[in-house]
Amino acid sequence: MTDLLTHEEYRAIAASLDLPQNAYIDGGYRPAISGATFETVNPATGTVLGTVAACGAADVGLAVAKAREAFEDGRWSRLPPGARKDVLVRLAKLIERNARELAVMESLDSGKTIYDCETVDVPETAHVIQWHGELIDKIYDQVAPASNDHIALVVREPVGVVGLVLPWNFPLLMLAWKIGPALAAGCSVVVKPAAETSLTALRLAELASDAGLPRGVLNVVTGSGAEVGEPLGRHPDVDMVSFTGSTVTGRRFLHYSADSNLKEVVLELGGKNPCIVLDDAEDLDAVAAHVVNGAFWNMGQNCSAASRLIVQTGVKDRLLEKVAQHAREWVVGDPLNPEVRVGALVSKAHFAKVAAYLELADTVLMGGKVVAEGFIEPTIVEAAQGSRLATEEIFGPILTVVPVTSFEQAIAVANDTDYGLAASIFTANGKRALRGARMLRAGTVTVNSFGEGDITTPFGGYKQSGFGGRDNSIHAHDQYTQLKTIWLDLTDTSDSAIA
Ligand SMILES: NC(=O)C1=CN([C@@H]2O[C@H](COP(=O)(O)OP(=O)(O)OC[C@H]3O[C@@H](n4cnc5c(N)ncnc54)[C@H](O)[C@@H]3O)[C@@H](O)[C@H]2O)C=CC1
Ligand code: BAL
Repeated sequence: MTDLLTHEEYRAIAASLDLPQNAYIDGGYRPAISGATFETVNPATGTVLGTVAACGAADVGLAVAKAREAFEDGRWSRLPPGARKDVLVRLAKLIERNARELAVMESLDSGKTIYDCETVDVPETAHVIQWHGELIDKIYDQVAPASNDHIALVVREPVGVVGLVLPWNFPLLMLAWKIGPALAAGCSVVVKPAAETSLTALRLAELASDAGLPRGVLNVVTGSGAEVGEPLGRHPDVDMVSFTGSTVTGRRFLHYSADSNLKEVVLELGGKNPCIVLDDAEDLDAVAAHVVNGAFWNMGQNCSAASRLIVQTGVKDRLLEKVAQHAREWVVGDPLNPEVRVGALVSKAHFAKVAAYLELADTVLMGGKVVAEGFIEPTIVEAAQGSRLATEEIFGPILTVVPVTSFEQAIAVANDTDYGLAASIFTANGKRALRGARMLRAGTVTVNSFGEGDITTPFGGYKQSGFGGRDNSIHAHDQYTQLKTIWLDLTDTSDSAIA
């Protein structure tokens, strides 16, 4: 594990960082064509960290044109897979070498804890890019079972120019989830980071050039959803968009596609993920640790957060006592303090949205208070199924408890949502665990643990949590490639063959 520094040492690094300011297009930093900028704020202190290029449709157009040029001349798309692998593996090494700088930058820009940035976000970013790089020279095309007179090849080709629209909750890691397979496949990409958290994507693009990625292959266009996200979604020369964020905005990309060039769209959206604990669950202390991690990790700003605890009444009181015990250990405070587990919510606006949910709670079992502007303590509330607290994605450190009396009721309550991203079930009964896992309508179900799987397992949602594909695993490559059939007719029509 990474050796963490002291709070003071992290503050010193933060003060000395050189923060990127400009978009990254065609292998170099450049200001917005209009010259406009916006301020990026440290949500933990409210202070302005710096300014960033406020790009618009013209910048999107330029980035797409450069990405297209790179794609068509084959400087990346037609390199042998092994050559693409070498560059991606070098990029992963450069991320590791610059891990501390990236971790501090990520923490400052997003309010995420330095602990998480150092131990999860940055190392996982490197790992994901390396994994996809190493995968790409090990995937074979297929030969279809055609007749002896024909050879039918089924080959995968990169989809082309890809738009990647990112959220602010895991700025680097979601970038890696998307550029890892997209670049490995040979696509050229235009990344649109969330306006709240642009800095690390820019720095990573620079590292990619240092690793040998040809210019134009990875472009980062900074700015708002309306000024950058929409033009990218509507661009007629973008072949595909992969988006992670809210269901409301994800839905817009389907309209953009329908109104423009029918580009493919993959959406990884929100969740109101159930965590079921049955009366026979063993080792309640371990269960409680999973519940707390699932609900409060990254301040609950996680699409797969276990935000609904559906607990059988026989175990409810004992479990909640242990959950509260564990939650109290999660120190709230300055994200740059390595002891802190609960940092700042990403922005003033998001903080206000989450704080408003506290007002809806009639039964607060733990916490329930704003600690300071931007900071909310881990909170546990009880609410009836169907209430706003039990159905809406809060995206903050608020765990909603819904008591149930049976396994069947637990599954019914868990599935009573428009979302279907992740779910977990805790029980010592193996048959029930498997039956529950089959019955839960979610893209990932964990048994006796909370998690998202890992890089080897597909991640994405059922119902309104996802559309069109999966991130992670070899299946992520399906998003960024398309199948081509090459049919070779070898019928011998020479005179001797006919005779
Ligand atoms: N599934 C997930 O991982 C995430 C879910 N959310 C949910 O969404 C809620 C709202 O957060 P937002 O930051 O507003 O999410 P959002 O879905 O609006 O933002 C995600 C990305 O889409 C872009 N975008 C926004 N409006 C756009 C538009 N009209 N056209 C094209 N692109 C656009 C944003 O700039 C950002 O890059 C959160 O409270 C949370 O519930 C937010 C972030 C991540
Ligand atoms: N937890 C990774 C995906 C997301 O929250 O957006």
